[in-house]
Amino acid sequence: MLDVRGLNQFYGGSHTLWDVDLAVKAGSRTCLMGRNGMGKTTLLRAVMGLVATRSGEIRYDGRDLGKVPAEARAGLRIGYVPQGREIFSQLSVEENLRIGIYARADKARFADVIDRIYAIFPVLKQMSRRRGGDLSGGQQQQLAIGRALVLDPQLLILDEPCEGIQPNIVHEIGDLILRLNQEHGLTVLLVEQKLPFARRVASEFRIIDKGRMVAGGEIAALSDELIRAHLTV
Ligand SMILES: Nc1ncnc2c1ncn2[C@@H]1O[C@H](COP(=O)(O)OP(=O)(O)OP(=O)(O)O)[C@@H](O)[C@H]1O
Repeated sequence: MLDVRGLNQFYGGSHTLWDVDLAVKAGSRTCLMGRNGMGKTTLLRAVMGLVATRSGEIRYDGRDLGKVPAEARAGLRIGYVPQGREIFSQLSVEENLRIGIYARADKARFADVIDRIYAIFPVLKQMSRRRGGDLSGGQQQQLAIGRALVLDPQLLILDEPCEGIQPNIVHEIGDLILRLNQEHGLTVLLVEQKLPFARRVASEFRIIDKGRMVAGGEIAALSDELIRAHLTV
């Protein structure tokens, strides 16, 4: 579904991603892992077209994303939940959900989408008129995921969805990701540092170390040796 090949990325003179390959299979839940500052967020942002890359290719459903004009990206059906969630704290929950639809020429197609999102996240319906900034961390994460679902994605990309969230809510976020994958058919690519969460939620793992992809496979193959070599601080 997503196929990254030979990606090189620089921030100014600093070479951040080195010949990175990443294949995400349709239907999988792929967890990108690695210590802080290794390039995980940069790789996700490169897939989303939010940082420039020097060389390499990013293909999605056979299309070269480097050739998709910015205005056509919203139609690609890739949902993105950035690190830190980036919800609009002064807007209501419902306005946060609707904001991705307002500017679209084909908004009639999305008439019932907010109701579908409320069916997945009943708490957002209860709080639809509250300001985004008044929600708890876990509710804000649900809102950020809900907002990413508005454009009916086939691939959902999440950057550290459990960061800053209470442990009992982390479990709920895990359940939600599993449900979106198994019941709604979404392919999931996530960055996650917490091992128990990754083991419970992911079907596949990839490890990035100093900007290079160094390991990957089915989640059951994530060994103590790999964890010691590339993940423990
Ligand atoms: N906008 C930027 N300009 C310059 N350097 C950056 C920028 N964003 C990230 N970097 C640097 O690029 C490297 C990779 O950062 P990135 O955020 O992709 O890592 P990460 O693996 O996601 O880390 P974390 O787990 O801390 O979020 C780091 O050294 C970081 O300091």
